[in-house]
Amino acid sequence: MSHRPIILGIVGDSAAGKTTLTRGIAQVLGENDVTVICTDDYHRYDRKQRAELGISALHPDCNYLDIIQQHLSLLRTGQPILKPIYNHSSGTFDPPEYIKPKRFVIVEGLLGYATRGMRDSYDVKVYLAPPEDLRHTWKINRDTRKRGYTREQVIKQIQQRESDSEAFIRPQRQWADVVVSFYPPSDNLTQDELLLAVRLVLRPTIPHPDFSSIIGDGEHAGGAVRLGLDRDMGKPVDVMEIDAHATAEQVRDLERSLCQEVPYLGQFCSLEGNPGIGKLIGTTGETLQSYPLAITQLLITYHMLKAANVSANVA
Ligand SMILES: Nc1ncnc2c1ncn2[C@@H]1O[C@H](COP(=O)(O)OP(=O)(O)OP(=O)(O)O)[C@@H](O)[C@H]1O
Ligand SMILES: O=C(CO)[C@H](O)[C@H](O)COP(=O)(O)O
Repeated sequence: MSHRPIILGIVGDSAAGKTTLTRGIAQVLGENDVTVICTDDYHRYDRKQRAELGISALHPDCNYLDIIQQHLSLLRTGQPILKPIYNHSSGTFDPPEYIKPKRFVIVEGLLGYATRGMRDSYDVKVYLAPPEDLRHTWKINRDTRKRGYTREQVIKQIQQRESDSEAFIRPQRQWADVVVSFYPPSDNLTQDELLLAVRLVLRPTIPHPDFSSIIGDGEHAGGAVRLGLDRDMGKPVDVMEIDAHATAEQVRDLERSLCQEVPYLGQFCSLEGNPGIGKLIGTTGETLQSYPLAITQLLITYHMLKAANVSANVA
C-alpha cells in the first residue's frame, strides 16, 4: 500500500451532495483512515463581509485558492496543515485546527478544480451534478433546517448566485474522472424523495472497471442497470445508469466485478460485509438503503484503493 496519502476530490455546487457522498465513502474506507477537508473553510470573507461586499462564496476571489493549493501539496506528501475553520452556524471563523493527513484524504468543496495546481493534486476527481431543481430542493431543506436561513432567503440566494454557478462552478465538471448525477425516477419529488437513480459519467482519464463483460448488450438485471456511450462537454464518455429501485440482487454482479479487480475491496466493503453501504437517513430520521448510492460509493472507493496500490508500487 501507498506511503503517501491518496487524495479524492469531490466538487459541485452548494447542496449538490458533496458532504453526503464524502461521509458515505469515509464510512466505506473506514473513518479512522480518512481525513476530510471541506474547502468552505478557506473562504476569504465571513458572512457579514460577503453581504457588505456583494460577493458570493462561489466566486474565486472570495476564497483563498492559493492556500487550498498549498495545503493540497502538503497533504499529498503527508505533511500537516493548519486549516482555517468556517463556522456555518455563526457565519464567522473559528480558531484554526492542526490536521495531519491519514491514509486517505477527501477534499470536498465548491472550487476544488479551479486551478491547474489544485487539479494535479488529486488521485481521483469526482464532480456532483444533480438536476438543478433537485439541488434547489436539497439546498432549501438543508439551509432552513441547519444553517438558520428562511426559505425566501435561500431562494433569493440561489438566484443571486446563478451567474457565479455558471461562470465558476459548473465548468469544473470537465476536469472530473467521474461525474455523478442522482436524479428522481419521475418528476414527482414528493414520492420516495431519498430513493434516487444515478447516472455515472466515466471519463477515460482513469482506467474504469470493465463492466462490459457484465452489461454486454447495454442492459443488465432486466434493464435496472444500463451501460452506454455518450458525449459529455463535447468529449466521448461511458455512461452507467442504475435505477432508483434497483435491488441488492440486481447490483451484485457489479459489486463482484469491482471486488474481483481489487481483492482488498471485498474484505471490508461488500454489500454483505458492510451493511452501512448506500444507507441514507431521511428527514424524519428513517434509514433507507439505496443501491445506486451503494455502487457509486464502491466505484469511488475502488479508484481510491487502485490509486493506493499504484502509488505503493512506484514508491
Ligand atoms: N444522494 C443523496 N440522496 C438523497 N439526498 C441527498 C443526497 N445527497 C444530498 N442529499 C440531500 O441534500 C442535502 C445537501 O447535501 P450536502 O450537505 O451533502 O451538500 P453539499 O454539496 O455538501 O453542500 P454545501 O457545499 O452547501 O455544504 C443533504 O442534507 C441531503 O438532505
Ligand atoms: O455555498 C456554500 C457552501 O456550503 C455556502 O453558502 C458558503 O460556504 C457560505 O456559507 P453560509 O451560507 O453558511 O454563510
